Amino acid sequence: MTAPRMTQYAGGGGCACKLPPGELDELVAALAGSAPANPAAELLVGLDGGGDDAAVVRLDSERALVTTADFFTPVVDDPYDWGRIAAANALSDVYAMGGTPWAAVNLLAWPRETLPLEVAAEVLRGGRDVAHAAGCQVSGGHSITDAEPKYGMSVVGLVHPDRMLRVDAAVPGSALTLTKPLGSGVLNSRHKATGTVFAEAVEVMAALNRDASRAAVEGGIPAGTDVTGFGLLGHAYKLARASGVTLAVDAAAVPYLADARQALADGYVSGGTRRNLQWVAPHVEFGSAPESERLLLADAQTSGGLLLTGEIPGHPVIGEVLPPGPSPVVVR
Ligand SMILES: Nc1ncnc2c1ncn2[C@@H]1O[C@H](COP(=O)(O)OP(=O)(O)OP(=O)(O)O)[C@@H](O)[C@H]1O
Ligand SMILES: [Mg+2]
Repeated sequence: MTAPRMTQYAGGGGCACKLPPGELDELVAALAGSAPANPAAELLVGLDGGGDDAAVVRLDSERALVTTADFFTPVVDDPYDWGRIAAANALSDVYAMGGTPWAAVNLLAWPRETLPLEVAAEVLRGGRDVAHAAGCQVSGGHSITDAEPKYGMSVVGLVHPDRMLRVDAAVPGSALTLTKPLGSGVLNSRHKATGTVFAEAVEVMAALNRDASRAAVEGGIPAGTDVTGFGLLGHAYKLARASGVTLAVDAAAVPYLADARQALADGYVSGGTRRNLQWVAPHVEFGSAPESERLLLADAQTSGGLLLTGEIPGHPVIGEVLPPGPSPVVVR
């Protein structure tokens, strides 16, 4: 029996199936600015300013609780790899706040009439293995039947309230670092259309952002985020907007997965990536960057790296933080 191709069971895939950024902004803005009359905990990071990677509430002067949830449809055909990638992506928002994940619960939606539960077990096994590699307990979950398979996790972690990686704390004069190469969007599109497996992309997507996060916190970097469905430019714009700065991106310094440029040239661009570019373009000064470069910089990433406002060893500097200018993002 041939194994089912997971990507054929869903429309969109991975972080590219997020709501478009402009629509999410509007939806979330309607919730921002309100608080319970008698809060049980002080909110340190919530929805103000367009939101951050995760919510943070204070426990005491040295500890704060980080909470986040992420799930999506299959990005790769192999169920175990999909599970690994979905878990790395869910854990990533804790790392993107500078935190340590403590416990996770699985979020599973499954078309039980068309896909055997043995396949779901492989997905959960992949998620568990990655969470355990992160030192994070997988202590429960919730499972429903659904027309399309979806998997992810809700994660709780811990962070020092004065040593977070926030989106609203970037300081002009800092370097801009990116910790994973771009291109998972175009490669996942090609994989879904053709079945070709891009092993490097799978390993990059399944890799934890833990070490980069630790290095950033130890280095005193105040601001950062993870690069996911809105692409490098989309997340750079959100960070620039929240911090009131301009981010300059040196296009030639941005790292890419080996087959990414070819996949783009061959036309494997997701609808999410085109929407990203359309949304972010009014906020970006592109200079002479051609359309292909703009699309790659807006490529919807799945489980991408950290975009940090500072340098850490072993990862490329791709630009710098500038004082606020006419455009929040400048491609040079
Ligand atoms: N349904 C929702 N209700 C309330 N807040 C939401 C909802 N969906 C998203 N948000 C908030 O909107 C902001 C942006 O969400 P988004 O999913 O882009 O960030 P993220 O969690 O960092 O994403 P990613 O997992 O791709 O890194 C976050 O603060 C998030 O908590
Ligand atoms: Mg994030």
